[in-house]
Amino acid sequence: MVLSHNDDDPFAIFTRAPANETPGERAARESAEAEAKKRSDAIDEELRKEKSRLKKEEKGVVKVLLLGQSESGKSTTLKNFRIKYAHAEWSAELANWRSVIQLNLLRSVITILDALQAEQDGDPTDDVAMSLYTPGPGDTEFVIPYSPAVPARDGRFDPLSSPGKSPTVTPASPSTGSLGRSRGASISTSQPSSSFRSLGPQASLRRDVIAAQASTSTSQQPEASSSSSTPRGEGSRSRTNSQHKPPPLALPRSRSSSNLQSGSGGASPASASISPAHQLLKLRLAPLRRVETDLKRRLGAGADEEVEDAAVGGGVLGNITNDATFSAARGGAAGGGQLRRKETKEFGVRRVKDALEGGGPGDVSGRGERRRGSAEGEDEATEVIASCCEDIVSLWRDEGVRALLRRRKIRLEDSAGFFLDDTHRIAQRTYTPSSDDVVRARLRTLGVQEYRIKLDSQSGPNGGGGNKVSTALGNAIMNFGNEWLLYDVGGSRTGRNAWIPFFEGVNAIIFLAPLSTFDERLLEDSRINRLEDSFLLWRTVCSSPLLANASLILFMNKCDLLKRKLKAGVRVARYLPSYGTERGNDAGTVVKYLKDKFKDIQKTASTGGRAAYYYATSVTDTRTTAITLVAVKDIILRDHLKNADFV
Ligand SMILES: Nc1nc2c(ncn2[C@@H]2O[C@H](COP(=O)(O)OP(=O)(O)OP(=O)(O)O)[C@@H](O)[C@H]2O)c(=O)[nH]1
Ligand SMILES: [Mg+2]
Repeated sequence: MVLSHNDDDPFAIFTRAPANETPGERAARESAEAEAKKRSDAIDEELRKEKSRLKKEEKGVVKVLLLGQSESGKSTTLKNFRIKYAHAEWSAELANWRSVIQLNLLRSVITILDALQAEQDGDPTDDVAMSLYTPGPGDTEFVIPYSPAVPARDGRFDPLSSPGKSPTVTPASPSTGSLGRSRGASISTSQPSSSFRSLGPQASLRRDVIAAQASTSTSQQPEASSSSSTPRGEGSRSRTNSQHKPPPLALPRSRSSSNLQSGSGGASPASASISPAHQLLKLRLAPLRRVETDLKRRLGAGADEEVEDAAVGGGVLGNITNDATFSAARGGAAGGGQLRRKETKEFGVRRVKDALEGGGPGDVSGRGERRRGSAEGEDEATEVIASCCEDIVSLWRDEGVRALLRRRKIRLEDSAGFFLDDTHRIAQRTYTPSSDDVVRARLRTLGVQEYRIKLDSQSGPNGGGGNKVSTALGNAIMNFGNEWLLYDVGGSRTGRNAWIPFFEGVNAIIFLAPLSTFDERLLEDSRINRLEDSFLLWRTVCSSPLLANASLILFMNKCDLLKRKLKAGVRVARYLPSYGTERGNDAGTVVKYLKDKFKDIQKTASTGGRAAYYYATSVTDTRTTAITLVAVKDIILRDHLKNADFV
């Protein structure tokens, strides 16, 4: 076939026949053109076939989206999936989590150091504690009654029943009025100094720890400010050759306790509230701030993301929702003087795999390069942490410190990534994380991360499941379900817009709603109660037309923490007026009550009368979660096959 030559086509000049073309030349040209066309058609056909093959392949892949607010347990659920269905790959990766767990440990230590610093500075309140705070019985400052438009008298808890109303927030008492300020006392050692940059992180780390240890061993009465503001001058540098290991610090417990407890809850004079022993500890542990910076760099420089009040960032699900609560809240933010902003930072990564490749033993470059011949897997950060081990233990065990934390309402034990009780094990130079450590580790997700899991042969749909449904389905569906695509999203309000492109074509949603959060506020928007946020998000997910064909599975998560909280005496009715005082304050009753509320929302918001599946979970318990996941896998496969008219 001859290509047509159109004079309007600016490219026609390249294909136009020459003016003085002979018949022979013309025949040759036309033959060449026909050949080119044949080749082009063949390529098109090849591409079409490839596309169709990929489409067919993708058809056999089960796509699951893990949704829920930040710290709801999405990444932890994904870890459980991998433990259960891709165990070989999971085990091979464990060692690479070491830096993350070290970072988790340091985060707790630095929270304590910050609290000590705040005490020393006479800060009456503690912003630092906000993310870690769980109010105890009798605390009133963080109470968020749900919208008063929800009448307690009708016995229904429904934060969605009053469109246009923002959740009502009890203004903080004057004593907690510092939420609008940025994080409390900052200590200059957390910022890289110019000498730090020029010497490189490892040299600087070593110098810091040795200088701090040398100074504590020669001085019993360090200046209160020396840990935070001493410039790194020649004096400290001259001590860097000293390689001695510091003697364990003996804390005068009773004295330090009484000193710390003498603070009366308000501003306290620095000298009265911090004992010299604590000053000493603070100084000796100051190098850990540099280690923290180094570990973050290793896991992915620049991955820190500021979490800000989401009033300017988006509603419960970014821009796709016209959520009235959000609109009203935004209006309130503009006009109301009592709404408070809080900035906080939590380390997170966009690609866990990349981060982990730099996080195992032997990586000294911070770029994922492995150090050869490092049999014990030592590196500088590990070295510093190991040399600070006894001091960390002393700090955590000190009764005065515990009293200080209580007074500042910091509950490290209930916070994500708590490893202080395991310091002796984790601070070892040869530490290798266990599966349980990795499940408990906290690494915030940014954006959407995709995991392709090829089921281990014994756990595919045709084998291993060990229950009747699995076997029956396995026979029926052949290869379907051997490969899973799991999408793990960042749950912070500011990042929820990124979820939407992943809604289409997804087979199932596993929605994580942490029930223990009934008395907590969102970190990124301190006006919003966390449980209320989960309800709003659940409603949005149930009503999304893009998800109309997806199986809905709800994990009512963190039941272990809920139990612990209720046992400690925190009363649900105080935070959920509609719960009423006549109901029992035990986990069974609370879970049933909340489950009914989630069901109500699903029934009214869902399109097409589809069912949803509800599980009470504690996903850090991998054994029971494994059983739940077998059931979940069967549900997803069965629902998918029903939709696809295979059965
Ligand atoms: N005690 C307890 N801790 C849990 C449970 N589920 C998750 N965690 C812990 O809570 C922390 C946060 O869990 P993640 O899985 O990282 O939360 P996420 O939903 O992925 O959070 P983002 O990545 O910020 O969206 C981790 O340290 C988990 O170990 C639970 O059921 N019980
Ligand atoms: Mg996550």
